[in-house]
Amino acid sequence: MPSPTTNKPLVSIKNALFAQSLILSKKKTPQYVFPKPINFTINSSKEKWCVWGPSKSKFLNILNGSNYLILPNPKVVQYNKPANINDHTPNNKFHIEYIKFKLPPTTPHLSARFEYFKDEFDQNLSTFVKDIGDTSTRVDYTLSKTDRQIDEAVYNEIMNKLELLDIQDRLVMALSNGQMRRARLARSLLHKPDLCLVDDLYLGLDPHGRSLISKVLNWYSEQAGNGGGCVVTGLRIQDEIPQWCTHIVCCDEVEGIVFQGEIGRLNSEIRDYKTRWLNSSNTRISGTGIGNKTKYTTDDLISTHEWYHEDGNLGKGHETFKMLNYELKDIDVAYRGVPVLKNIHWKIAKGSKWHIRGNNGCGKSTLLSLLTADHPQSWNSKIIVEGKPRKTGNSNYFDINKEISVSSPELHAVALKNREMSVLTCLLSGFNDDSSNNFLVKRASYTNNRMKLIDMYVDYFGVNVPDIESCKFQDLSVSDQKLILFIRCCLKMPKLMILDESFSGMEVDPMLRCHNFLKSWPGTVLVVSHIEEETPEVDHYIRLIKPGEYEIGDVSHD
Ligand SMILES: Nc1ncnc2c1ncn2[C@@H]1O[C@H](COP(=O)(O)OP(=O)(O)OP(=O)(O)O)[C@@H](O)[C@H]1O
Repeated sequence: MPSPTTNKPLVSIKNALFAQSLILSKKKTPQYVFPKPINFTINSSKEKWCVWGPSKSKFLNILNGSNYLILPNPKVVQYNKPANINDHTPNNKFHIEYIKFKLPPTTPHLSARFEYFKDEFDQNLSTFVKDIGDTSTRVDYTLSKTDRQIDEAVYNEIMNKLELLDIQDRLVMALSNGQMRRARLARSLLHKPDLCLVDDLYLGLDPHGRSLISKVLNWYSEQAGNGGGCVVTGLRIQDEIPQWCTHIVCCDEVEGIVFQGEIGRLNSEIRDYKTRWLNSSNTRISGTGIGNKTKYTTDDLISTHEWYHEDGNLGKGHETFKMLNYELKDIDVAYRGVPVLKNIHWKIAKGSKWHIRGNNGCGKSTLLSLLTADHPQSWNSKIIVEGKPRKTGNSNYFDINKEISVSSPELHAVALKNREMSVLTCLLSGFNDDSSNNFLVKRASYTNNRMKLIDMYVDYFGVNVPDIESCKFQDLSVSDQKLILFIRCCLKMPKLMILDESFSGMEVDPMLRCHNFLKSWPGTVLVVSHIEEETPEVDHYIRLIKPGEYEIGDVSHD
């Protein structure tokens, strides 16, 4: 029997204004999310929407029905459960899954990832995706927290499509970033949402991972009415819009909804908007070269680095001395007998800049964790630091990390766990001698020299925060958080800077400012990124292909 709701639109927003809170602005109006009332309709589950433009995440929040107050009244927004050919229960609730890919979900101590013994109730991938309870490495039962029935056939199909079936017994904490992203999508789809909202579809994924996720979302929306549902993806202007998207809504701060409708009819609007956006970014970046009026030069910021010289920074020139910062000699790493890295021999010259390449799960984080001593095999005489083999007894975790700073998705998640942390505290913690993972700041950290250096960096990078002492790190936009973490990396003038996905999720302007600054940075820089535009200029690359197979080469700047 057809459901009475069959002909109603799936989502309908009629002339609605959304407010972030009831606190009134100076003009005695609420703080609206978008300046004008919104009209928006998803007519059927078969429509595949792309939410595009600078305010895409705000619009997805609106669709998710969370956080915002709706004016004139909540009824102007409606969700109608579509008829499902296999489901005749009339009162089934409309179910939304909202997947944000910006950060890893768990925030264990970074080194915990690479250790063999995990927390007692760490989950394996299968339990995580089924979302039914906790498992333990020490007992063979599952601590169930729901009576939800799992459709094993659908589970297998989704896991297979996302290439996760072979690793379903692996602990969630041991998953690489790319594997974790696919796992989170699998978990959400297994809840069979009527509306599946996915923000930042491609962040941190290699081309194969992007294609897997894109295909599975298309598959899910094709099943609408038969176990699947409507898919809405949030994409940045520079991202490629999947071929299967049928509709687009473009949102920005000024207009709210700039245009919306069937993609095929909006090609010229899309092109024009993209061109305008690119031109405005380029105009801001050109001129001073860093797109920001600042009293300071790059040299002012880097002159206290140990490898900085008045007659030109060490950067490339320094490599001619062939002095090695690190050498990894025939490194092997295996997890429970399964090799990840094999026979890696890698020489990293002082001041050299590298792109660490390779597909999700090939061992990039594992390789870097050997340098930062987050891996149990880090005390290994095959790791040679400035000519001296690293051994237990002659180096400790703190000494090793004195020279290193890191910005990574895991570290970003740790920062956000410190909910009350101010921007200033976050920056000051960059001076800590031990691991970048430590965000605690001692009173002794507040020295005049450090505060002065922070002021210089904040000014140089045009950090747009009125008061870094009172503003909380977590209240910044993701792009600003990334910028603060980047600056935090520079402050202790490390010999080695590890930038793991540091620019994904950053707006173009600050990203180019960082890239430009790195050209002069005298220290060694290792960059992990899957997207060319997010990769700063480097001289060399190492590409991990599979255990025992890797490539080292120079990057041409033509
Ligand atoms: N403690 C562990 N136990 C078992 N397997 C592990 C452990 N840590 C990592 N792995 C596995 O080792 C492989 C390499 O992981 P790693 O995080 O180094 O990859 P990656 O190249 O950094 O991936 P991504 O680009 O997705 O971040 C993955 O298959 C991962 O699941």
